[in-house]
Amino acid sequence: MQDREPSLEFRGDVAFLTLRRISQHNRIAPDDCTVIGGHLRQAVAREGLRALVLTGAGDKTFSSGYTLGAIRDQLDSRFEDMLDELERFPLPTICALNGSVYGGATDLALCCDFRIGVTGSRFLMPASRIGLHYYPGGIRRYVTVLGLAAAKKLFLAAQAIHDEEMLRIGFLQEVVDRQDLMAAVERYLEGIRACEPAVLRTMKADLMQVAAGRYDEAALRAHYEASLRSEALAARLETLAARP
Ligand SMILES: C/C=C/C(=O)SCCNC(=O)CCNC(=O)[C@H](O)C(C)(C)COP(=O)(O)OP(=O)(O)OC[C@H]1O[C@@H](n2cnc3c(N)ncnc32)[C@H](O)[C@@H]1OP(=O)(O)O
Repeated sequence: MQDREPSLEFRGDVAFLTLRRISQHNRIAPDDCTVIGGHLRQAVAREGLRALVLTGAGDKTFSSGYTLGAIRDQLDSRFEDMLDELERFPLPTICALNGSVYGGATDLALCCDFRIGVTGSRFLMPASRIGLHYYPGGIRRYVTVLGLAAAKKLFLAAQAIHDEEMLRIGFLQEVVDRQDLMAAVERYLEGIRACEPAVLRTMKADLMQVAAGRYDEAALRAHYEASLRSEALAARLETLAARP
């Protein structure tokens, strides 16, 4: 299959964003950041969408990170802006890691709400080895999602870790055999579909704000109180109450 820019495909109520540079382990090219940003905006505008799945083509690597030869001259705000946009995506996001993950692609995965990986895969954050001090958003995500101890190990020891450790530190929520990856994704999608869409939006936004340490208690309370008064809650409770 010919290498090309990341693709976006809608399957029912789910958007699939796929990295497609298989021969180069799905490296992220500078222009891919703009393409991914455009895909995210297209997905947000899609009526009835319930979730976004980010994955990679091929069966070896989710992504080998940013293009090594472009780091000195083209690692600009496009990369950080794209990551922040993915992190702020209003609907649930699932990263289906079809293989190993390196460098900036580890942060790309951290921008998603859920990460499901495959047995036998590895993770490497080589920034310090190559002399790159990480950008603020990446450091923040490592610490808030994985915790300081794990972030220190990954950034400061820069050693590869494997599937079991990825699971243990909370980088992955699940590890499955490769052939079961999309079935595992589907289980998450079923869970998401069973939830009230408006509540998922406000809950995700509030969780992100609390994690970032800049939340407004009154705004969180307003979301809670609005849901107590919502027709959706009343209808769902009525359905539950009517069960034998
Ligand atoms: C802020 C963000 C920072 C970052 O993201 S820094 C980048 C961090 N990533 C890495 O350090 C990983 C770099 N890649 C590798 O270490 C290896 O690759 C792999 C372990 C992923 C795979 O190794 P193997 O199976 O031996 O394949 P191969 O011959 O090294 O790669 C096949 C082709 O893919 C190109 N490639 C792979 N990753 C990148 C990359 N990140 N940027 C640019 N090219 C890449 C290679 O050069 C080569 O290319 P050709 O076939 O032309 O020789």
